[in-house]
Amino acid sequence: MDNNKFEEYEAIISSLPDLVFVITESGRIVAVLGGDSLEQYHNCSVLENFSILEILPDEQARWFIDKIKETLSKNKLMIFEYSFLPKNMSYINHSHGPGGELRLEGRVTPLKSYRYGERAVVWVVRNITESYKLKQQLIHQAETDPLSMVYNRRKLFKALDESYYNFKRYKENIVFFLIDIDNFKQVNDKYGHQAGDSVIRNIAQKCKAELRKTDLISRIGGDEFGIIYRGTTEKSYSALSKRLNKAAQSITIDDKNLDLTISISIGISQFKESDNSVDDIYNRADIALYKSKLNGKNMFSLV
Ligand SMILES: Nc1nc2c(ncn2[C@@H]2O[C@H](COP(=O)(O)OP(=O)(O)OP(=O)(O)O)[C@@H](O)[C@H]2O)c(=O)[nH]1
Repeated sequence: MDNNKFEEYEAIISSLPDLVFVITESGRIVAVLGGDSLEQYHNCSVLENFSILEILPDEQARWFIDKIKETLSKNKLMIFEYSFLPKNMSYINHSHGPGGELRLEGRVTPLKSYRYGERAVVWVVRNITESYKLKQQLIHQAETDPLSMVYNRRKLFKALDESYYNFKRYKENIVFFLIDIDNFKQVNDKYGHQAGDSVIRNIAQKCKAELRKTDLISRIGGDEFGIIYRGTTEKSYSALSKRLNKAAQSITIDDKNLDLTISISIGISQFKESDNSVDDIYNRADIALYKSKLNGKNMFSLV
């Protein structure tokens, strides 16, 4: 390459915010370029000639080597997104540079020529922590019901679609609960809309407390909630329904006991082989809920 071109490339790299590594297939760091902003990156120039295996915990180092091998075998630009804890990295000066967990994007390009007798890649690191956090926040907002702070209707239907796929593909046992607060209009009429809102919040949080992390609760709208309950037997979902019915009855408003007991009705539908869509499952739960209302409320029914 002529000197002018070389100078231009050097200037481009040093003016880019990104941190650039040249790494061989076995993990040897051959060169470190750019990444001068200490707000975004640590000074990694000290890592030249170390192996990734010497500077990172074994599992993480192996992940990087796997991605390098993947890029070399595909022989094209590959983009990987990953979380990274600088405190896990040896030899760098931890007192300068960003703290906490970072979200990074690696743009990895295979090199044609060898380095130290090995195939090698250019790994360009971009710190995307801020935009990632913002994206996570937006996703959270788009999927959360602002009153009850559980998931909203949009997330429920997305999760129902995923659950339906898992059920068809992996034969997972899944049950859908449709919940409606009993005589909720009376709560609003007697205690006001704000008290009604507080009951909605309480029901959501009490139901959520009865679930595992793998289950999902959502407020569908008004006084209606949906629960996706996974990996369950008839015994366990009956037991859960009883606990939900009981939890609703313990609700108070502003620590004052209500002279009107809150209760919920529940309709349950188990995912079945004969179901052709999420609608079939939802409609059965709706029929079951109607049955609970018809038979006196404060109970659960299965269809
Ligand atoms: N406080 C409050 N009330 C709401 C909200 N959304 C809907 N509602 C009220 O919830 C009530 C829903 O009543 P329904 O479910 O139709 O009837 P119900 O009185 O609960 O009677 P059953 O369902 O038959 O037990 C209506 O009075 C709505 O105005 C909300 O966000 N906050």
